[in-house]
Amino acid sequence: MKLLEGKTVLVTGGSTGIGRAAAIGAARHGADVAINYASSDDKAHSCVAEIEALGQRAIAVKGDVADPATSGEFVARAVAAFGRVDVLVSNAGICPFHALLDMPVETVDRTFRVNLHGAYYMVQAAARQMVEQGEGGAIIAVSSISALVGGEFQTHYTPTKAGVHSLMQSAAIALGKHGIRCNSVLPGTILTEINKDDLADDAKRAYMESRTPLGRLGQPEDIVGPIVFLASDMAEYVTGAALLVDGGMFVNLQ
Ligand SMILES: NC(=O)C1=CN([C@@H]2O[C@H](COP(=O)(O)OP(=O)(O)OC[C@H]3O[C@@H](n4cnc5c(N)ncnc54)[C@H](O)[C@@H]3O)[C@@H](O)[C@H]2O)C=CC1
Ligand SMILES: C[C@H](O)[C@@H]1OC(=O)[C@H](O)[C@@H]1O
Repeated sequence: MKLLEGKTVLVTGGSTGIGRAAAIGAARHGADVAINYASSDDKAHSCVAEIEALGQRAIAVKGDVADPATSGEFVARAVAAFGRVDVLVSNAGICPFHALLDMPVETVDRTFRVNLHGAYYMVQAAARQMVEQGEGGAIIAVSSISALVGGEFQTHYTPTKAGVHSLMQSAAIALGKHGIRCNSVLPGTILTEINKDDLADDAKRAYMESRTPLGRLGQPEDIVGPIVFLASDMAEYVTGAALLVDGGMFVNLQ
């Protein structure tokens, strides 16, 4: 069953990892897809090609989500290509692991700007378009298990993920009257570019695996079903919710 037939789905940070899997997953469910991407033209174009091979339409729009101008341009390009916006997956993010005591100001600033400010601008731009269309919509933010628990080398990152989750809660209230649902997914540890270096440490990787009751770390595709569900009419009474997708890592105290 295709859950997103006829819908236009926008994904930020859509050329790699979870965003790419979500973009392709949405296309498999019948959506036309616009991806925002930061840098690699090749990866963005290959994502577009993969979606087109599925018989759906796709565009890639380059832009830094931390720049407030990027969000308006992304939405405008999607509307020009597909006529409307039904779903936003706010996914772009960075996690430059670093210790607290000597954390550079620039690293804190950039992480906040990309992960939290970027999500805010994108949510606002997509919501404006959805309100103008007058037919509701769905916004899914990729938050994290890190919204709920800390990380020694993530003191600048975990607050952004808690912030993104909080943004979805407040946006759910602000946008409910327009029929726009806002939810977050909270992935556990998923094997992507963002943690390739961190998990190259065999001991760290084995530890993270040992904390996961389902016995393995996640793949980007593990996040697709939850995102598609929240984007779809199957979740029509779900808003302001947070869905942990972590193989059970969060509840595994002992
Ligand atoms: N991999 C993991 O274990 C987890 C990841 N997440 C979140 O998932 C999201 C996606 O990350 P992954 O797929 O894991 O890693 P990734 O590194 O493959 O994806 C992040 C994407 O965001 C893009 N991006 C970074 N800065 C950007 C900017 N300024 N403007 C536009 N795009 C930008 C990157 O180019 C990349 O495509 C992030 O928000 C991350 O915090 C959440 C929980 C766990
Ligand atoms: C980058 C981390 O490995 C990843 O990101 C998160 O949000 C979680 O903390 C994961 O472990």
